[in-house]
Amino acid sequence: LEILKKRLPDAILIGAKKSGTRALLTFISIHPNVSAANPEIHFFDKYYHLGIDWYRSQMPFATQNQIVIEKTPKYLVDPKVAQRVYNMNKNVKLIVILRNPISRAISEFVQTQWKQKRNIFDVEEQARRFNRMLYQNRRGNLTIRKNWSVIRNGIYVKHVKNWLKYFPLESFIFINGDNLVRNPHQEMKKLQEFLAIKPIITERNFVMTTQKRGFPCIRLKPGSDRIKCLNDQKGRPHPKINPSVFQDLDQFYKPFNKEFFELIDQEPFW
Ligand SMILES: Nc1ncnc2c1ncn2[C@@H]1O[C@H](COP(=O)(O)OS(=O)(=O)O)[C@@H](OP(=O)(O)O)[C@H]1O
Repeated sequence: LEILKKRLPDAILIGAKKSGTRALLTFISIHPNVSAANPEIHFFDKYYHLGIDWYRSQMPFATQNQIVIEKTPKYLVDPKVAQRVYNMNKNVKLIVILRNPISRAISEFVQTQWKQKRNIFDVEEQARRFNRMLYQNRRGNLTIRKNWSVIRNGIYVKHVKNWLKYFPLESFIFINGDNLVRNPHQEMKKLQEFLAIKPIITERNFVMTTQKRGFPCIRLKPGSDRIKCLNDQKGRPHPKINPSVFQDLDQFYKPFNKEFFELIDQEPFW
């Protein structure tokens, strides 16, 4: 007989927002040794005052053989969170998934437009609106508005540095969100290794369906017809940013990206 209990998480998927956090959680959830909370809990950023027993009550039931995971992408960028997580459990495993910060920024921008119910299907109007929000006038020069959260959230080095004040590099895994779309099994192999669970999610679990605009879906078991895809809120159409704006963003992020990969001591993913 297996006893099911609610326990505090063994691993937390802390972000980055719009980098494929939902896809990663959905994929790892099919593993029998994982029990994942489905909604975003927002304990360390928003509901901390409700206390640790509340947090535990939000966790899914799990057996002793399961790793408990929750995901809240806000955790990566909220400066209060790292210390709070450390106070809960300094040995917790931290999962970070990152996507090229330029496509991440556009993805977050598109999400803000959907939330405001703007005319989301006019991608040209969206591109113009993105440009208007992106720049600021500094003494006659147009510069990138780096305090815009859409831009700031992608300065990964800044956020990860704050986490590294509390946790050693070995506490983290950095998953490549762009590659999770192209070669999901490669990223799942890394994640299963990091969580020290059997690598049972493999290439045979993934299906590329035409309905899902090239995004992979997962088979609950290899060979099974039962398939899980993300809903239509994921994989939204993006506005086409003009090349000069793209170049400005590329220049802007370049030094931060470089510093980030040096910090985590890995080859650049993008
Ligand atoms: N398999 C699969 N199916 C659908 N979508 C996928 C998948 N893998 C990665 N992605 C990308 O995930 C992007 C959304 O990221 P998040 O889930 O982290 O967003 S959120 O922060 O939780 O709102 C989402 O961004 P948009 O394309 O801008 O919608 C997708 O590009």
